[in-house]
Amino acid sequence: MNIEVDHLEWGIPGKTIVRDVTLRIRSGETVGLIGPNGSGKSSLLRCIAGLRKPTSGVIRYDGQDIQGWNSRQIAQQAAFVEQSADSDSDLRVADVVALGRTPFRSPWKALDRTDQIVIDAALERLELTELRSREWKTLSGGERQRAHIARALAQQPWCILLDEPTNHLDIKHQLALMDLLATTDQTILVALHDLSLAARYCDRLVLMSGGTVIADGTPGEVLTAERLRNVFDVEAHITSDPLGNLTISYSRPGVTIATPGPTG
Ligand SMILES: Nc1ncnc2c1ncn2[C@@H]1O[C@H](COP(=O)(O)OP(=O)(O)OP(=O)(O)O)[C@@H](O)[C@H]1O
Repeated sequence: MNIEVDHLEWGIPGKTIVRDVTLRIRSGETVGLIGPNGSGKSSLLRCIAGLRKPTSGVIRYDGQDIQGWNSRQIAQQAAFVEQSADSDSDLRVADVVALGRTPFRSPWKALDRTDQIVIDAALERLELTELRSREWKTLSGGERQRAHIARALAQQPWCILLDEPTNHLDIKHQLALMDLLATTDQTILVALHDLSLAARYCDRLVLMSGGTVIADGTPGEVLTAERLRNVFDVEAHITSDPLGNLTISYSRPGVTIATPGPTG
């Protein structure tokens, strides 16, 4: 699914929070949304997910303006994994993942065979099969995060929007999730703070600052030391390994990173 955002603005009375954002995401692309705290990433994602009504501008899914669409229509196209979404604490893990099937079912109908297959596959994909009967309230932060991602997969959307989906995950699960996002045919827009992870797995990076997009391109084009200094106020040292993966180390301005000296 293609996503087009044209001159989008959103805010609260007296304050524009998302300003003049224009963005194109092609079907199947994995796009990383990066930027400092408060730069507007979550607000933009919430607008694209239909949870915020733009003050002005247009959002199109495959060329269709989503203004006026209800949540069911949107959920049949796009899933949103929020930064700190919670779920009803009486539910079990499989029940939470089953919520992903809601846009396709009548409210009074039980889950059918197809629903069960899709739910089982999503649990398996996120390594949650053994936890399927566990009560939600007993899960760790990372297990909850994986269950919310499994719910999004069970929704079988054309596009997945994710807000900091790795922030509770250990390294192995971070890499597994980013592999999944990078290899799926679905269109992915993912907000990330880990710039090395974003550079390694995303086709494109969109950098936000002050509510607007200030750079949009390949990781190598967007992540320059000068830009990271200007936007994040850090000194960045960017290297490229033989496979072309960027690795970034940082220091605060004026603080030198101690490097190991000769031993012996
Ligand atoms: N409903 C709201 N009322 C008031 N201010 C808001 C509201 N929603 C967002 N903001 C403010 O808008 C700015 C952008 O917030 P947003 O959550 O989009 O940033 P972000 O880039 O996702 O940040 P982070 O990296 O910290 O998650 C912040 O200063 C935030 O405090």
